[in-house]
Amino acid sequence: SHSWDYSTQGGPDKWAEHFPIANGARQSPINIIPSQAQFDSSLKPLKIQYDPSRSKDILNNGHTFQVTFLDDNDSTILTGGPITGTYRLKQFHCHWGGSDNNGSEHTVDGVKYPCELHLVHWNTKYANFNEALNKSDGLAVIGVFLKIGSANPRLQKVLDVFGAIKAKGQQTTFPNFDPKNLLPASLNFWTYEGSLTTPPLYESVTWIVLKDPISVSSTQMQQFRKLLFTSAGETPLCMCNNYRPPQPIKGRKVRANFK
Ligand SMILES: NS(=O)(=O)c1c(F)cccc1F
Ligand SMILES: [Zn+2]
Repeated sequence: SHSWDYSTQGGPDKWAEHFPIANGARQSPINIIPSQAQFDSSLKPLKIQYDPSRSKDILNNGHTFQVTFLDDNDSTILTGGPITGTYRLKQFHCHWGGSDNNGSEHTVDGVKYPCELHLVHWNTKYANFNEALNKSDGLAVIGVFLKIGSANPRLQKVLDVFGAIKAKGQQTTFPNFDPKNLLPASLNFWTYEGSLTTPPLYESVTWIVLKDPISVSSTQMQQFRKLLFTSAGETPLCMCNNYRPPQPIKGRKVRANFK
């Protein structure tokens, strides 16, 4: 599979060369304009049932860090909201900037947050995550914005192991972590049909972007930026600005489950 990155040479503006769907009709992320979102009373509340014992390990994959979950049963699932059926949590990861002024993938009225958390779930009508990856109803991703404020002690549990996954390809066990603790109090959300925000950019994601952010301190954001895009022994490149900018809405409707 072709190597891609977030640099000028191989970054988002170049992805269409090897992944032509980059210019597709339902690409992500997007700029969310709350005044143009349509309140939909038929949207059900999000039902998030996570079993912390299913968290497995944390990996630096050269693009972000990723916490991966055991997904061989229905103990860690997402139902309700805009989706039908049951989706299992596979992994969560983040995208962030080189400073506190940028970093999120989705924006709200053009506002960029310093970081965005993605909780990636796959539709159990398919055999597994890889089968679901390129199906139009294959994935459901919950997006959570991080806003600069007080330090986030739940997030700190993740940051504390970054020393063990500094370089690309490094991973370590990460047991008993409950990602429910990374969600804001309100589960008010916007939803729209989109795509993976990294190659292969499959148009297989029902996006569920929470309106309320969680907090992160500036010091904690500095810890994200100590991760490396590069493998051990290579010239170190700080892992930051690993976000795709908003893509054309192309007539899509964004719905809200709140007024
Ligand atoms: N960023 S994202 O949440 O769209 C995403 C996925 F859903 C799945 C795999 C990689 C990835 F980056
Ligand atoms: Zn993501």
